[in-house]
Amino acid sequence: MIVSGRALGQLSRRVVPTRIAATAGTTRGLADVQVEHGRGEWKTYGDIDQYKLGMYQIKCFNKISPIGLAQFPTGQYDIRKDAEEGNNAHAILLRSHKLQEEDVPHSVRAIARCGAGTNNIPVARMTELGIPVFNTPGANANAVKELVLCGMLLGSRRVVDGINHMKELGKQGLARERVEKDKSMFGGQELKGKTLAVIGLGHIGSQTARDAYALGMNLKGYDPGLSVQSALRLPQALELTDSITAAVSDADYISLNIPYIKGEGGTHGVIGPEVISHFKPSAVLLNFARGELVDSDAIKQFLDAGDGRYVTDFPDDLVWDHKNAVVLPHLGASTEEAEDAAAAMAADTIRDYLESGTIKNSVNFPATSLPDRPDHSIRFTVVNQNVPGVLAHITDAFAKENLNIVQQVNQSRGDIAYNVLDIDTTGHEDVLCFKNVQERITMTEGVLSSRVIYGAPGMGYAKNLDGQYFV
Ligand SMILES: NC(=O)C1=CN([C@@H]2O[C@H](COP(=O)(O)OP(=O)(O)OC[C@H]3O[C@@H](n4cnc5c(N)ncnc54)[C@H](O)[C@@H]3O)[C@@H](O)[C@H]2O)C=CC1
Ligand SMILES: O=C(O)C(=O)COP(=O)(O)O
Repeated sequence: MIVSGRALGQLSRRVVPTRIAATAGTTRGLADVQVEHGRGEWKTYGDIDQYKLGMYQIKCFNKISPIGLAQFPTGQYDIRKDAEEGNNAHAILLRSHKLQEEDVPHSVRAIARCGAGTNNIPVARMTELGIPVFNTPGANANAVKELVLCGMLLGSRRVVDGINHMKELGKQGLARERVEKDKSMFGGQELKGKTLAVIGLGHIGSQTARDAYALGMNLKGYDPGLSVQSALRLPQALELTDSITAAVSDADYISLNIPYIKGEGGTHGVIGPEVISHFKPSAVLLNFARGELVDSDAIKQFLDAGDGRYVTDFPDDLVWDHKNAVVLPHLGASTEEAEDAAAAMAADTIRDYLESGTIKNSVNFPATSLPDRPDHSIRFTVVNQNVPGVLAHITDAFAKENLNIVQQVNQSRGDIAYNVLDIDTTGHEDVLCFKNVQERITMTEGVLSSRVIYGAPGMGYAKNLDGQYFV
């Protein structure tokens, strides 16, 4: 059923309680129990143009791989590919779109980045709003690594200049005549035996180091947060340093593979005048991470001064046409394989969160792997500020309704706490009404949102927005 915004608005003013009948088979152990849940004033969620009751709505920014989108079962998920639509979205999927707070309707429970970097998402604000942000670690790493290897060759062999020269000669009909004479303008060097410094040894950096070793390169690396998983991928011969400058000082190639983090203690301009002053004059800097990591003035001065090179996957207003720069249009993750893998992983992550409350690969919420919901129970989740006393209020609210908690998980990360409670339905033969208890819990100070993960997809979400109740 499709309900237009106007129709829904009319419904909502009457605050119609929705009775969700459990269907045997899909709702294990609850075949004869009904869950009553108030839908409430949807008009407060902003411009409602279209909403398919009983379906999760996913709003996409950027073109998302159809293979990934196929992870969402049709009939349960309504995919809005046009960014102008999806005003009632339950989740957002995106790639590099620079997400604004206005792009995120109040109905959104989760955001997934089909990719690694989340600097295009206002993550801190989403945390304040109680919205988990997910990414897809490693899903596109092979694609980026392959382009970094290509970048090293572009930096060592003047391939781009050579191609452009051949085009010019071809236009003039001089290619055959001049090629052997002119090729001396485009001489280069080999990678074998040279030193590569990798800054950031995560999914991309560690794979780059491993493959560069196979090409016969010497390796240095810097990563104060090196994970065990990535460390296991590194060649034993890689020399770990304790600073960026120590890593770059005698390197022929420098690959930057770290996240861009704004603000104090972040990574804005980490490759600035001081670090660049330690570069060899002939060093090749490979930036397949983010443009903002490299100080444009400083890299331009470096390129002007010698025969060093800069190969980057990001626009740069100062060096885009520099003879010693190769600038690509953010192609690192643009392979079929990476696009499919990242979108599929993001879709799985969103489904896990929406359908069971599981949190995996979030950049702002605590990882929460959940046991199955026991038979004869309903799952209730609460997102709250990580302050003392909230959990006691939640359990107290259930006790007051004579509802028994059969299983409970409580996790926290920074300012956020996440509670999952499975509530016993035994003995509630007919209708179990969560409406009051959900309102009481959601309006507890410090609580941001709550969900009843049971019944029709998309239903059962309530939000405490500055002391106002939205369901
Ligand atoms: N060009 C493209 O299309 C793509 C670019 N990227 C960029 O590459 C970055 C890295 O991606 P992954 O390797 O998948 O991420 P990752 O999270 O697996 O690895 C990042 C590593 O950098 C380390 N790190 C963080 N700050 C550091 C610092 N200041 N100095 C040294 N090491 C530091 C971390 O400890 C971590 O091990 C992403 O954040 C994104 O910005 C990622 C995918 C595609
Ligand atoms: O995964 C990342 O961080 C990327 O930069 C890839 O961006 P894209 O998905 O190609 O817009």
